[in-house]
Amino acid sequence: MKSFEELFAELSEKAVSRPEGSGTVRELDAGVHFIGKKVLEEAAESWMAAEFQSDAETAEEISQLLYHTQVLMIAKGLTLDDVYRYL
Ligand SMILES: N=c1c2ncn([C@@H]3O[C@H](COP(=O)(O)OP(=O)(O)OP(=O)(O)O)[C@@H](O)[C@H]3O)c2ncn1[C@@H]1O[C@H](COP(=O)(O)O)[C@@H](O)[C@H]1O
Repeated sequence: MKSFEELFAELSEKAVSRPEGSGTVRELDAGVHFIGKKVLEEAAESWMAAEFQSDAETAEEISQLLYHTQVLMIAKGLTLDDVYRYL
């Protein structure tokens, strides 16, 4: 299990070291338009899971939404603080 901050640190490191087989690196290379569609897809799946599926399935979809949101942040060069300042 990892926290939001720990995942962001892991993904940021992978964006720099670019390890073989990383889905994050693949997604970053695909670009903001591709990542944006993943965010939208996972947001819709989170919504549908919340309405029609179990709590566990909803939590899993939300975790994927958070993951793709972090990839979008990294693609744009945004830090956690850039976002936290608006919370
Ligand atoms: N938390 C995630 C995570 N959540 C979702 N995904 C990816 O997001 C995609 C969508 O997942 P789904 O199961 O919903 O796929 P789907 O909607 O059924 O079908 P597709 O969207 O794949 O076509 C998958 O390709 C997953 O690989 C994630 N990929 C990685 N992580 C974390 O990111 C870390 C780094 O990953 P790598 O860069 O791959 O090493 C890992 O340690 C994980 O902790």
